[in-house]
Amino acid sequence: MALMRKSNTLCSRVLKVLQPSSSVMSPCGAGAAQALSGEQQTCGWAPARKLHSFKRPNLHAIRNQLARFEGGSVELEMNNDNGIAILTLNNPRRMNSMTGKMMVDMADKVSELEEWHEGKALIMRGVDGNLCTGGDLTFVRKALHYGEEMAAYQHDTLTRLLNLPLISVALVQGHTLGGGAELSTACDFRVMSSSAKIGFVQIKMGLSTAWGAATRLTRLLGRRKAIDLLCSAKILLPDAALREGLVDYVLPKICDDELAETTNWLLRNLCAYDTNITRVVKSLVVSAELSMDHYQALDAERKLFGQTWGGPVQRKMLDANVKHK
Ligand SMILES: CC[C@@H](C(=O)O)C(=O)SCCNC(=O)CCNC(=O)[C@H](O)C(C)(C)COP(=O)(O)OP(=O)(O)OC[C@H]1O[C@@H](n2cnc3c(N)ncnc32)[C@H](O)[C@@H]1OP(=O)(O)O
Repeated sequence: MALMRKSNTLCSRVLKVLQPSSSVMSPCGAGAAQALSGEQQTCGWAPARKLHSFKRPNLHAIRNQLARFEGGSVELEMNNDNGIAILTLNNPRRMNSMTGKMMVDMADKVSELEEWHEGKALIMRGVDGNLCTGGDLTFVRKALHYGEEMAAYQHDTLTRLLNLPLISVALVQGHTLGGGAELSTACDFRVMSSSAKIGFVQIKMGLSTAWGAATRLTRLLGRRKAIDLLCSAKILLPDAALREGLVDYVLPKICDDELAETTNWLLRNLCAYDTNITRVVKSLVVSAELSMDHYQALDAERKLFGQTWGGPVQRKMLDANVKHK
């Protein structure tokens, strides 16, 4: 019974992807609004799914504290024509390192993306040729008493980002260091500029990862490579990053517009088909990854499949007699 209840909850969360009024499937995602109620709740909070008794942090209170550390912004453009959104970190004087205010901005933009039903994909990038050099050290110095709270806030935002029904890509440009490298792991894919450098340098700063990258990197690359990258603090050039499997595509050396090239890469490779079905497939992968139980994931997969089977897109393709040459 308990298993069935759990399974139904997961399915209903995933199924919401297809419903225009949905705030989507992320357990945290339901979250931003709930979280802002400021109530202490028992955790349905994704990063701590195993810790059922974990108390949900009071994200509303943390948000108010973080907002006081000003500087920079995070901006969002959503293009309904091609279905691609651009999330831009903007703190160029400090190489797009993140202040508390930028963390709050980013959480708000992720909430907007959770409500965007026309979207297929998302590109995260920074202005002026760097993705991000981690925490803004001016902010870090003033917030040394506030590490766990900041981490909880970022975990919530970045988990919601990772779980969006959009295919997400980090555009790794210039210096992508510390927390910047962490942000890139909150996307499904990483596209790297031929002149960029990426490194998890936290250990050199006397820190472990603040924004959830140890968890995500281990899932992405496995235990051995995650330990290597996190404990060596090595800074990787594109060839090595590609070889390690950390990045998926290195942009050509001669490239006038790296954002446009990344957009084309996405459109060519991952966004060629129907928007709703692309969102469903992304959500299935999220549900499979989040699921504690193989049968729950299959249950969700079967129910969602049932909504695409016999639907207008399939019928159109059958009528068109498509040949996959
Ligand atoms: C809290 C999150 C935590 C985590 O994930 O766990 C971290 O992110 S820890 C890592 C924090 N980041 C750093 O330690 C980066 C420190 N900066 C550098 O190593 C260098 O600045 C650089 C990124 C290698 C660039 O070097 P260079 O090309 O020589 O340029 P400058 O050093 O002159 O930088 C230009 C300008 O930008 C400022 N800057 C860059 N990064 C940060 C930052 N993270 N916080 C604040 N300011 C930053 C730098 O200070 C320069 O400003 P001015 O001195 O005013 O010119």
